[in-house]
Amino acid sequence: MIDYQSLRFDYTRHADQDAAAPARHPVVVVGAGPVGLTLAIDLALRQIPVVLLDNDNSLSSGSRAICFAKRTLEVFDRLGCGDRMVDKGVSWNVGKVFFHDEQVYRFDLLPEPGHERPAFINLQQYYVEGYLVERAAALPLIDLRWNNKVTGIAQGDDGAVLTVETPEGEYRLQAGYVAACDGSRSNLRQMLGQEAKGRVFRDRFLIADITMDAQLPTERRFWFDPSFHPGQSVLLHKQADGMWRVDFQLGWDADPVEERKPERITPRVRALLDSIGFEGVQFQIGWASVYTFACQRMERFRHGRVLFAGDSAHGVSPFGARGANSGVQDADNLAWKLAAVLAGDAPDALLDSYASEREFAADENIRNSTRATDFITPKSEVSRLFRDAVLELTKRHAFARSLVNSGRLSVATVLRDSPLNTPDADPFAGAMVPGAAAADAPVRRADGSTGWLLRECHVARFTALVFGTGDAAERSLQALKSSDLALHVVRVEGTGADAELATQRYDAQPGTVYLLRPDQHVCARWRHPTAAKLRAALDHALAKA
Ligand SMILES: O=C(O)CCc1cccc(O)c1
Repeated sequence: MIDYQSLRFDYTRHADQDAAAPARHPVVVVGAGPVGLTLAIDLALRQIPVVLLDNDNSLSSGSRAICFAKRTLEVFDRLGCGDRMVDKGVSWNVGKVFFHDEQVYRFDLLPEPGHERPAFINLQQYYVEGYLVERAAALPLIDLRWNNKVTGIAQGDDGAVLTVETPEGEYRLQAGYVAACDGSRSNLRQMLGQEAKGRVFRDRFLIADITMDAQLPTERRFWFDPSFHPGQSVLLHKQADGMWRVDFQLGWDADPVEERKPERITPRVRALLDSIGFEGVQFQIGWASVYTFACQRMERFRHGRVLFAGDSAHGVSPFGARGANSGVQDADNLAWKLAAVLAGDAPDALLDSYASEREFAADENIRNSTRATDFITPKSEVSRLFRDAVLELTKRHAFARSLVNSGRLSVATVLRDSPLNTPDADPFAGAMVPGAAAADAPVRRADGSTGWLLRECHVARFTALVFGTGDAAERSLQALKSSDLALHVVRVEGTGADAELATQRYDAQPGTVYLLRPDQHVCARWRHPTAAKLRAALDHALAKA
C-alpha cells in the first residue's frame, strides 16, 4: 500500500530553464492541490497542454478536507478517477444531530434512489491528491513540475510572465492564462496586490485524526453541548483506513499551543469514546491542529489573464464541507471555458462568466457557512438561549428542525442568473432549471445495457439530452441534425421503471431536449427545439451572443 503522506516527488530540470527567452504555454496552473490537479486534468482531456507548478514536492499531509460531495465525485468520474476515490473512501448519506447526549434528529442527504454516487464520501485529502496526481501522470499533456515556486508575475495584454524559483535557480515562463490554485495564502493573490475580505470568527477548534478499531455506521455525528465536552460542539466523521476525524470546539480563549499536546487531546477523545459506548477502545492520535477560520473571498476572481480558483479565491469554515468541494466546482467551471477560448471556439469574454458564476457560488457558500457558524458559535447569551430552545423543540416538533444548523452540506450551486443561460420559453417543473447541475439517473442504452445518465454525457463537449420516442422525439433529433452543431446526443427513452426516473427528474415529455454545458450544467431546454434555437443557445452559452 502506498503511503501517500510520505511520498516525495522528484524535481527535474526542464528545458524551459535553459531557454534563451521565456517559453510560452497556453495555460500555467499554479498549485497541485485538489483544485489545480482537477483543472489540469480537465484541460488535458480537452487537448490543452498544461504546465502545473507546485512549490513543494509532496501531497498534503495530515488533516485537511475529508468530505467529498456527490457533485465532486461526478466531476472526478468525468476525469476518469471517481471509482478509485469511491472505492477507497467511506460513503455516507445520513447525519445525526445530538443536543446534550440525546439524538434530536437525523437527516438523509440522498433519500431518493437512482443515483450512482452517494451524497458524500470521506477520504483523506492526501489520497484524493495522490489519485489525481496518478491520473495526471497518465496524461502526456500535463507537465507537472515539483519544487517550482512562483515568485513573480508581470501581466501583458496577451498573457503573463511568471518568475519561477527552483532548487537550481530561477527561470521565466510565459503563459496565455494563469490559474491561481495556490491556496488560502495565495502568493499570486499577494503579488497582484489583492486581498480576500470577509469575517474572521472568534473561536478555536481542535481537529484530531485518530485511528481506532471501532464499528459505527458511516454517518456524520454532530453534538451541541454534550456532557463529554460541555458548552461546546463536537463533530465526528469516519474516514478510510480506520481513521476518524474529530472536531472539538474550544472557544476563543483556548491556548492553541497547549491544546495541540497529546496530553490535552487524549482525555477529550477518551470522554467522547466513553460516551458513545467505546469505553475500552484504544486509539492513536495522528495529525492534530488547532485552527480558527474566516468566511471571505476576493472581490473579483479574474484579474486580466489570471483566474483565481479554490481557496486562493474564497474561504469558508469546515462546517458544510464547502471548501474543497467548491474549489473542484471552480475548476470544473473554468476548464471548459479556458479550452473553448484557447481553441478559438469562444471569445475571451467567456472567462468573465467564470468569475461571475463562481463569485455567485462563493457568496452562496459563504452565506451558508456563516449561518452555520453563527448557530454553532452563538455570539451572545440571547443567541445561545434561542439556539438551545430550537434544539430542545427539535426533539418533539419537526418544524424546528429547519432552524437547526450544524452545517448545510455542499451541493452544486444552481447558476440561476448566469449570463450563459437561455431563459425558458416553455413551461417546465422541477429542479433542472437553466443553471442547475444535471441530476443523475439510471438509463437504458440502445443496446439494452444499463448505465448512468451523467456517464453518458461527453467528457469535453456540450451534450444534448433527447427524451422519449415517437414523432416528437424524431422531430427534435431532426432539429439537432439540421443545426449542424458538434453536440454529443444522448437519447433518454424512458421505458422501464429505472429510465422513468430520468424523465421525472427532468420533467420531460417526448421530444424534450436539454442542452448541457461541458461541465454538465443545464444551459437551455425546450419542449420542441428548432435548429435556430439550438444554435442561438449554444452561441449564448459560449458568450458569443
Ligand atoms: O461535516 C461537515 O460539516 C464538514 C466536516 C469537515 C470538513 C473538513 C474539515 C473538518 O475538520 C471537518
